[in-house]
Amino acid sequence: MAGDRAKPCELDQEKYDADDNVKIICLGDSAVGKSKLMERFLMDGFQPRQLSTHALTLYKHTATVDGKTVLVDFWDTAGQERFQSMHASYYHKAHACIMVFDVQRKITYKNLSTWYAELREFRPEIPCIVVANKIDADIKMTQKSFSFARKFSLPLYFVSAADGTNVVKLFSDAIRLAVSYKQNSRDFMDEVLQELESISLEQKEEDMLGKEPRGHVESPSPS
Ligand SMILES: Nc1nc2c(ncn2[C@@H]2O[C@H](COP(=O)(O)OP(=O)(O)OP(=O)(O)O)[C@@H](O)[C@H]2O)c(=O)[nH]1
Ligand SMILES: [Mg+2]
Repeated sequence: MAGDRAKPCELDQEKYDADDNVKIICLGDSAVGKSKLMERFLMDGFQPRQLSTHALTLYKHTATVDGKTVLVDFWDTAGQERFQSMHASYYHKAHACIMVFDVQRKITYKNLSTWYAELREFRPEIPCIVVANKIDADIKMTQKSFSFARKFSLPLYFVSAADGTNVVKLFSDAIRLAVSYKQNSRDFMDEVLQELESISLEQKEEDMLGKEPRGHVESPSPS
């Protein structure tokens, strides 16, 4: 159910290898509105209370992309963890990233480069969307050119979790990007991991096959 705290069994990331499962992570400083954006998209609501995310929260969503059902896990954690550096498993197997800043706080825009560097360390090629949130508080900000997105050729969305502007578009596009990344993955690490998995599978098969005939040969023939 949406908003459920992550239970250990749900953190089994093997499921993201299945075709119909995608993982989308959310990055950005504390209080930029990551959790509020999720709330707006998944529940079409907004509670203006100040509640920082402490641990990991998984939001589950079912989407339809090109007629196919896709199970989406949105991963949300506290932005203040930046100072301790995010745990590697947060990035593990992620298929897309939503990276948020607050148009009212310049520092959150400046910090995007730190977030982006960390993201690329773990996931060099997943699609990443830059999100300018809270435009309801200062609509003039939509006229500003934010060079960070241009510099890295990333899409930039102006949104508001408070009034819902562009929120559905943002999440629908993120899901599409995640699915298409997964289908056409050119991520070097993914390729290496897949190759290693198939080698170890082949090895297991060979071992199994190798054992069977030996058993037959060694069994005493009835005389
Ligand atoms: N005006 C306005 N306020 C917003 C908007 N989105 C979020 N806020 C406010 O910003 C504050 C922080 O929002 P959160 O969603 O908790 O921020 P967060 O990024 O999840 O923060 P951490 O969990 O600490 O990392 C809350 O008080 C929200 O009410 C928005 O679009 N417009
Ligand atoms: Mg939060």
